[in-house]
Amino acid sequence: MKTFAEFGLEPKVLQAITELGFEESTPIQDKSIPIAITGTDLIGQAQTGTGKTAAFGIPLISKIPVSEDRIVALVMTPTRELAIQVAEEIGKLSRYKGTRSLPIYGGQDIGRQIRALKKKPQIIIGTPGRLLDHINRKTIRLDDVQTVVLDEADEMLDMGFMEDITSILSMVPEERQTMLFSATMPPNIQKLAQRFLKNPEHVSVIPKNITAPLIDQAYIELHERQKFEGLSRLLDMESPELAIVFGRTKRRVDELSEALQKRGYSADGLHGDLSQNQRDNVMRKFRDGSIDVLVATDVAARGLDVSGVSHVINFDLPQDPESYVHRIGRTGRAGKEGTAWSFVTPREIDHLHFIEKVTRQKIARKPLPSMAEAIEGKQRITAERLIEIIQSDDFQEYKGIAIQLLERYDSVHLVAAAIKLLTGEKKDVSIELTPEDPIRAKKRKPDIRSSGRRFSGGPFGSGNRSGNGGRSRDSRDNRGGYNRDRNNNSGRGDNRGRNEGGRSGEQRSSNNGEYRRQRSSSDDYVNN
Ligand SMILES: Nc1ncnc2c1ncn2[C@@H]1O[C@H](COP(=O)(O)OP(=O)(O)OP(=O)(O)O)[C@@H](O)[C@H]1O
Ligand SMILES: [Mg+2]
Repeated sequence: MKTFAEFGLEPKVLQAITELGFEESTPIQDKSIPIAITGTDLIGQAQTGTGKTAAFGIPLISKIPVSEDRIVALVMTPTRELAIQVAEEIGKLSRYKGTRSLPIYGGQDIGRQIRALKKKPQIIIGTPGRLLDHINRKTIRLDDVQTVVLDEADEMLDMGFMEDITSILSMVPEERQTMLFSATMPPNIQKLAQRFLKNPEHVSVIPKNITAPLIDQAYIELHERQKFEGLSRLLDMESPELAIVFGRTKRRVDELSEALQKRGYSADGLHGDLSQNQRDNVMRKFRDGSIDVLVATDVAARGLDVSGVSHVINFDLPQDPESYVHRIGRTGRAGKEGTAWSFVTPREIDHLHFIEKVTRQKIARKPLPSMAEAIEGKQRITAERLIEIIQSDDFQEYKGIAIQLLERYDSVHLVAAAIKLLTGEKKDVSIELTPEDPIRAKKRKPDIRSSGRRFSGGPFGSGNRSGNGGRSRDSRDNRGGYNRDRNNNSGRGDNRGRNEGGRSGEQRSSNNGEYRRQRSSSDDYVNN
């Protein structure tokens, strides 16, 4: 681990890094930054939440002169949320240097994007579909691009962006630096790298376990119909700072977030059938803590970085081990600890074992929290809140009434009554969720081709995707619906018509390839 000063970065960049609170570089940054600054092509692989964004962001910012008035760097991300997130991090890193960056993604008013492009951003961070749209309209020119970053490359390929990436790269000068970052390195990523990178340096920080070490993992075996009660007990027992609850389908997410709200939790749902505006709102509420439970389909699993996520709960098991890794990787980020729980129905136990096998770790079995544990958890949290107030010393104006009450009642009785009041009785509303089918264990043949590739191929090199006929319909469709921001003249056969309710209507207004003009709450912006 190094301090950032050791990379020889300019003072303005260093100052921004310090203000972000980064003291030492993470291993992937340690290895990538010196190489990336020299302009060499790079393949970077490291676990979730280990700072890959800054690993390419810092060198990008360092290399671009402030006086530059052309688009010289292009970052491609699979989803809109990621484009925004990466743009924000790059924006913060370039706060003092004044490097100008702009996120470009579907679902946002193209006219506004065009206006923002006139402010001459140097770095564009975009999703492939919308980028192509701008390229075709000639509102973005890539003739001067010197550096391309493919972030979350595994996810981009999974979503079928290969064709788009290829056409975008064909418009970027051959003489360029290309960097590819991914948490996993399955064979299709290696192919992509072979095709578009020139003598790349491989930088990988592959730990013994694929999942981040600071995540405590457990599962609870229960029946489908016990899941909701199990979830509310778990939330009460653990009282997460922020929790992400993953559901298998959009319907599940809708029903579950509504049910949680009815029971008095501050929860909201995120999936691909919501409008861009709704999605931005939910994410904002979650980031600022006005909701503390985010219920989501797999769309929220990739790359999203929300600090303070203490718990991930798989209400439904994910279809494949890789989604498991990405989902639980939403906690235990940036050196913090996190807890991941998975609900497993009896018929899914084999599937859980399969996840354990591929991720090479055991997931501990724990019992369903009892009612008593749930109540105790709530009481504990209430007591902690009381103690915090005592320590903050910010209650002077309540002292008068306290003294009056103490003259009339026993102190233990008083405190007990106060705790009862604060803990809040659970609202007794009956909840019906539509059952989901269990996930079946896949009978995947041991992958002979990749058995020797375990390490070079990365944690998922051994057969995770090969021979895998497909993810669960829902997870794929959700992600497709959520993320794609393509125009419609090159739709992908495999997703067509499979999305519940069709391809998510939010992305295109009709059949003319136009995007629905939607105002997004997260403005286009040029960071400067
Ligand atoms: N050197 C550092 N010291 C402390 N925090 C850091 C450092 N580098 C990055 N971070 C913070 O760590 C968090 C995770 O970083 P980032 O989102 O880049 O991870 P990632 O490796 O891209 O994860 P994923 O695979 O999930 O996309 C961010 O909040 C980031 O600001
Ligand atoms: Mg990332």
